[in-house]
Order: sequence, then structure tokens, then C-alpha cells
Amino acid sequence: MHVVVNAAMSADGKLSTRRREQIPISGPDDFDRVDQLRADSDAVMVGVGTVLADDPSLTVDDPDRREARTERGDPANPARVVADSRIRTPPDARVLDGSAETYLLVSEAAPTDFIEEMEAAGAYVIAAGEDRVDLTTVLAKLEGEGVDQLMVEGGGELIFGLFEEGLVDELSVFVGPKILGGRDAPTLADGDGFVEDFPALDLTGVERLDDGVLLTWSVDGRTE
Ligand SMILES: NC(=O)c1ccc[n+]([C@@H]2O[C@H](COP(=O)([O-])OP(=O)(O)OC[C@H]3O[C@@H](n4cnc5c(N)ncnc54)[C@H](O)[C@@H]3O)[C@@H](O)[C@H]2O)c1
Ligand SMILES: Nc1nc(=O)c(N)c(NC[C@H](O)[C@H](O)[C@H](O)COP(=O)(O)O)[nH]1
Repeated sequence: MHVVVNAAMSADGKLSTRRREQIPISGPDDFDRVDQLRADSDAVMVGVGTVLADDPSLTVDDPDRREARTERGDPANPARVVADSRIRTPPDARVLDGSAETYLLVSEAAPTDFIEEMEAAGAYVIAAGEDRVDLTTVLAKLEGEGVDQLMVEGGGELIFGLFEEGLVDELSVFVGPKILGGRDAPTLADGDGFVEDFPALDLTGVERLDDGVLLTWSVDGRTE
């Protein structure tokens, strides 16, 4: 499986405001690039923090791109994947609106009645990990379901968790022309932070885009 993390951050490295309110950091060209990346992926993943903050749809916006997917025999939209250890996804979240397949990745601590509620709402539930989702195991299961290219759209907790497990192959970050500030505002990689064995990156691209810059890296030492 090829795992691509994509995010937009302010010039000071924040993914959103300290109130976790989503504000546009990307401009139209970057949003269009993100839409193409979704269209090129088998699944798009976020953490439940992003579902609660933004209620994203995670679908492909451009009808031509959806049509191109169906012409090559894929569903119009990639599958949606939410890492949600204890099931905080609301049953009326957009990711459960039926416009794409949705996998809910939960831990063994997830309450059984919540699992049933999510399945009734149309989600496929995959459980692994005692207290929080065991990302290595669930990504292997998703690969078994045919997910070869996984795009991860955040947020900072999930991105850190994936780096922690050595699961990221590629990182693309749009750095936009804003300062958001806030010591508690989400950043690209939050979690507990590394104190050693820092993941190392190889810069593969620098491109001026909208009023910002798109940086792409490949990740050293990723084990398949
Ligand atoms: N600018 C961008 O590109 C962008 C993209 C996505 C989200 N965001 C912002 O990020 C914020 C949400 O990010 P966040 O960090 O609060 O939440 P998140 O989206 O990273 O979700 C975190 C949740 O993921 C789940 N999870 C399960 N297993 C995990 C594991 N092994 N490791 C880590 N997480 C695991 C947990 O339930 C955890 O609470 C929002 O403010 C949103 O607007 C910005
Ligand atoms: N690429 C990007 N640039 C931004 O400036 C910005 N604020 C986000 N934020 C990601 C966001 O937190 C959501 O998760 C989805 O981008 C929303 O997805 P939908 O359009 O609803 O499908 N992402």
C-alpha cells in the first residue's frame, strides 16, 4: 500500500485555529490538486477529530473526475476511512451519507452498541488495538480490501500516529500565506512528539502554487 499524507498549513505551521475551526489555507489551485489526489486514490482517511471539527464529505468534487473513475471500473468516489478509537463519529456525519463506502476503524474499547449503530448507518467497522486503533493492522486489512493508494487528509493526531508506526510513504504540504498562531492550535504532526528516531524526509518537489508553496517529500526507510 502507498500512503500519501496531504495537508495545508499556515506559514507558522498550523492546520487550523486554536478553536479548531477550519479556515481556507489553500487557494483554488491547491484545492483542485487535492481533488485530483482524492480522485487518484482508492481511499481517503481522516481522524475523528477532523470529522468532529469539519464534518468533511471526502468525496471528489469534479464530476469529470468522478466519471473518469467509473469509466475505469472504480466507484465514483474513493472509500472514506475514519480512525475513531472509541466511536465519536456522529451518525449524521457527512462521511456516513452513503455517497461512498465508509470504513470506521475502531479499537477494542469501542462500545458494542455504538458499533451496531455505525453499521446500521452503513459503515464497515474494523476493530484492532486495545485502547486506540492499531494503525499497522488496520491498514493491512484495508489493503486486503483492495486499497492500494491511501490518501490521508489529517488531522495532526492521526498524521503523527502514522509517522510513529512508520506507515507514511509520501508527504505533501501546502504552506499558505496566513499566520494562525496559538500554542494549542493543531499542527501537521501532534501526538506525543518524537524525542529520538525522528522520521527523515527527502525533498522531492518545491512548487509555487496560489499564494503559497507546495512542498513534497518522500519518507526515508518506510517499510512496506
Ligand atoms: N489544514 C488541513 O489540511 C487540515 C486537514 C485535516 C484536519 N485539519 C484540522 O485538524 C483538526 C483535527 O485534528 P486532530 O489532531 O484534532 O484530530 P484527528 O483528525 O487527527 O483525529 C484524531 C483521532 O484519531 C483517532 N485515532 C485512532 N487511532 C489513532 C492513532 N493510532 N493515532 C492517532 N489518532 C488515532 C483518535 O480517536 C483521535 O482522537 C481540525 O481542527 C481540522 O480542521 C486540517
Ligand atoms: N487541503 C486543505 N486546504 C485547506 O486550506 C484546508 N483548510 C483543508 N482542510 C481539510 C479539511 O479539514 C477537511 O477535512 C476537508 O478538506 C474537507 O473536505 P470536503 O471538502 O468537505 O470533502 N485542507
